[in-house]
Amino acid sequence: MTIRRNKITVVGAGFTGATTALMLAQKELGDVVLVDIPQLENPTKGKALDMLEASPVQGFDSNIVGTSSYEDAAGSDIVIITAGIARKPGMSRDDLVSTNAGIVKSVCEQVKEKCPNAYVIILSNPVDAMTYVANETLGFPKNRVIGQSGVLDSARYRTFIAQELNVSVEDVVGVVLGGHGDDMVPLVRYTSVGGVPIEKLIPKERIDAIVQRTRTGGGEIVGLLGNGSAYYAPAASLVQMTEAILKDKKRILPTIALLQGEYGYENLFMGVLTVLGGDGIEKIIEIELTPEEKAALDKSAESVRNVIKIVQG
Ligand SMILES: NC(=O)C1=CN([C@@H]2O[C@H](COP(=O)(O)OP(=O)(O)OC[C@H]3O[C@@H](n4cnc5c(N)ncnc54)[C@H](O)[C@@H]3O)[C@@H](O)[C@H]2O)C=CC1
Ligand SMILES: O=C([O-])CC(=O)C(=O)O
Repeated sequence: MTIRRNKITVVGAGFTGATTALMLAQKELGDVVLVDIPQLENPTKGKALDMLEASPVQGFDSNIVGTSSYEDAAGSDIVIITAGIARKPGMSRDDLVSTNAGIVKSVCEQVKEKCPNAYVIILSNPVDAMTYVANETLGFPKNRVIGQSGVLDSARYRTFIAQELNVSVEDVVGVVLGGHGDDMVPLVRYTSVGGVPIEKLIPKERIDAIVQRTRTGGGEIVGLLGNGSAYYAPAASLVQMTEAILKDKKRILPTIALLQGEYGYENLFMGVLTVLGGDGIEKIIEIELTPEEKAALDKSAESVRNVIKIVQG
């Protein structure tokens, strides 16, 4: 038997896709295929070649190719979908729904045909609804259709807490559940620093400010960039999820999963705590919530449902 490298396809070679491709290669998680539309074939090839030419300097042996043909993606172990338009200042993620639903559907038709065994991770926004669209188009088992929101939202939350206390980000444990919108739910009661609950370390009004900044964290970056949205932390989040699957790490990470009764939600894609390992979403972890936390999650679920209704037509 010959052992082969993992094959990871990243669809969309824009800010998030290109950054993800480079980070995947730097970690040698597999060979990377970067796919964009035919009109952008040469720039996509150019980006991939430029990244590959960094490999002797940085010392990684992952191959990276740019293409507009899904033939090159055939048989991928993981497919990451970043294709679509990004918001600009003044827009909400939900404003992208109609355009990106069409793009995600067309991408998933190709993925279904060429990568029937892949674990598919969706980034395109509004991501809860786009994960629904991907699932409808792919028809894959639910453990193989995974949306990215919570790793990023929790990373922002953890960053702000570490800044507040002037401590290592590595010692901050905190999780954000719910939809990837301004009513997402950072779980203060389950947040700790070095094992100490943050409510014992940070005054309530500062915690409230951190929660609010987390909820609007994507918009904060959009406002600063002026012409697009975040990509370094989103790419890092996609890489962590990919690593969890390819190395069967069984990480406990918040991901967008199909809920079928968990938390009382039926047939809803939304961010919850999951075990992410060699078989994708191996388990949904349902945690006990206070009535206030559950009400906040219900509100977020309602927002997600309303966007999914738009794509259902
Ligand atoms: N879920 C999350 O946490 C996050 C989601 N996003 C979303 O990810 C998406 C991508 O963001 P960026 O990379 O910054 O945008 P971008 O505009 O830099 O790149 C998007 C790329 O997708 C390509 N594309 C469009 N249609 C395609 C198709 N049919 N097939 C293949 N490629 C296609 C475009 O040509 C472009 O290169 C946006 O929808 C954005 O809102 C971004 C950050 C975080
Ligand atoms: O804010 C956006 O449009 C992109 C995104 O989802 C994020 O950075 O959280």
